[in-house]
Amino acid sequence: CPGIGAVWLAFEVRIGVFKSEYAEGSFVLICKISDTFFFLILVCILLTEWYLQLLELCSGLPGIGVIWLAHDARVFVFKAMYAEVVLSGMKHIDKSPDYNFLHPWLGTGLLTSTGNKWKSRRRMLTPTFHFNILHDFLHVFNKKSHILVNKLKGKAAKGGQFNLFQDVALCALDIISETAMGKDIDAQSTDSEYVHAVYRMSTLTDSRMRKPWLWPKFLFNLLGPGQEHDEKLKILHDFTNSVISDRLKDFDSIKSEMIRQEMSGEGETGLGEKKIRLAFLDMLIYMSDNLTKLSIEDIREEVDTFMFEGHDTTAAAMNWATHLIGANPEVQAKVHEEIDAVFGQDNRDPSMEDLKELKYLECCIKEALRLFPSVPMFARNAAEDLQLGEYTIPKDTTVVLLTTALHRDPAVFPDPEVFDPDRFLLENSRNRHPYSYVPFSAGPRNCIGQKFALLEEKTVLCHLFRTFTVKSCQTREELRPVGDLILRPENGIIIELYPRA
Ligand code: HEM
Repeated sequence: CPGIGAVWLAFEVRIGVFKSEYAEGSFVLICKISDTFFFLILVCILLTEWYLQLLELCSGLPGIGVIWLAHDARVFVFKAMYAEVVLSGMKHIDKSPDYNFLHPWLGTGLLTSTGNKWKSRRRMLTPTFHFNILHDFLHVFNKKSHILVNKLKGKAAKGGQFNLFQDVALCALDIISETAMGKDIDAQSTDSEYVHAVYRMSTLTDSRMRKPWLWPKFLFNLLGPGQEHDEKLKILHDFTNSVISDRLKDFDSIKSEMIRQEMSGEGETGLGEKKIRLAFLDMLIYMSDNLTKLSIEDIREEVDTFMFEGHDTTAAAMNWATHLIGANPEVQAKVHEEIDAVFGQDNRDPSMEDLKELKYLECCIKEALRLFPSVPMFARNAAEDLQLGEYTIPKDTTVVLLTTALHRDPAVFPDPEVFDPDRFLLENSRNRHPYSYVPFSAGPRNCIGQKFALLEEKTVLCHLFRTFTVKSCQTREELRPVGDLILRPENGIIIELYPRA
């Protein structure tokens, strides 16, 4: 070995160092091998606080580093110019093998598919996020926000601190269920097997990803929660299958014509009293052309993908934003002022036009996604050797975009830990490198749901801050972000609420 080597003892790695220049620092060793590749060897990757430690380590590195997980390298990238090389263009669009752990649940839907399948699905699904269709979902965002606010009024009346996280998460789950499947699961008011299965499945998948000894299915079954995983999977798939078959029965030429009109921009939009409410599922059925272009299985993997990708992400984002606004009274005062200027004494539901006016709230949402991006990292497979500045990344290496670190580059975001929504005012963001801020990823494989997500967040937060003054009861240190599939606060978001006059 060239003065350094690694031995695995069960799941723990021992790094042996026998060259004096490598023996700097007790935790991390940084060395250059063959002058082409920069190695960061993280000794304690499997510690529970690995995410926070990773961030700390990154702060001393030049925007790139490597971690070994068993015999697999993960190259971490967190500099705008490197992110651009990876994300722009069609070369490196395939996901890394880590995403295979999502296949049992999501199949190879839009998030997890590769190559030509991904290209044709993306082309097919892009029109389903047409402005007109999002416009029609606003009534769901408003309806579900009312339920949330009413629940919170009860908590505010009792007084004292409480954890907001789950209340907002259930609201987001209600929203995605009704918009994706056309099914009101009423998660905010009732307990359901499906809702439990959604949460449990995310946890089981995430913990398997980070435990190499559970990667083989037989070991997952033998040593891990493989059996519970399969039980939850059955609940999830049975539920979506039954929703799809009900919806297929209801699909008729009227819906078909409505969809055609909405996608072509001819359809009527707005909160009008429409008799028929469409869901993404209807659009998938329409696209399937009598199940010739998409099978029931194909439709299910896309519905499951929307359910997975479309609720935890927005739930986390709304929670982080609420904490940050509630922890900065001067910011909250501006949010209140803006909402009051738009609505005055009128207690109408926000319309698309109203939401467009809430520009400062939008800056707050964007700034919260900078500090706490819901998807803290995402990974691609290098389709060919990749040149990142002076570093050559070999073909088939997993390249991980570490957004949390990317968004803290002090050269782009001075005083990066400070919550400053003004960073996203047009005049302050106009000349920023386009790949320095990528909470929704970027390039051709970016988040297809980002407009939906921002609209949902704005609507729910508008209802929340219109009704309450929020006092955040945690310091930044107490939040302790945990980087699972989604970035969550370890102990939730603890707040006090005070009704506004
Ligand atoms: C704040 C909320 C959200 C954030 C921060 C977010 C972020 C992201 C990111 C970073 C990716 C790339 C993931 C990767 O490459 O592994 C992604 C992909 C995706 N997102 Fe979102 N997302 C959000 C909300 C949503 C919503 C509401 C939906 C659906 C209604 C959605 C659907 C998807 C899909 C289908 C993909 C895969 C796109 C593709 O590979 O072509 N997301 N999202």
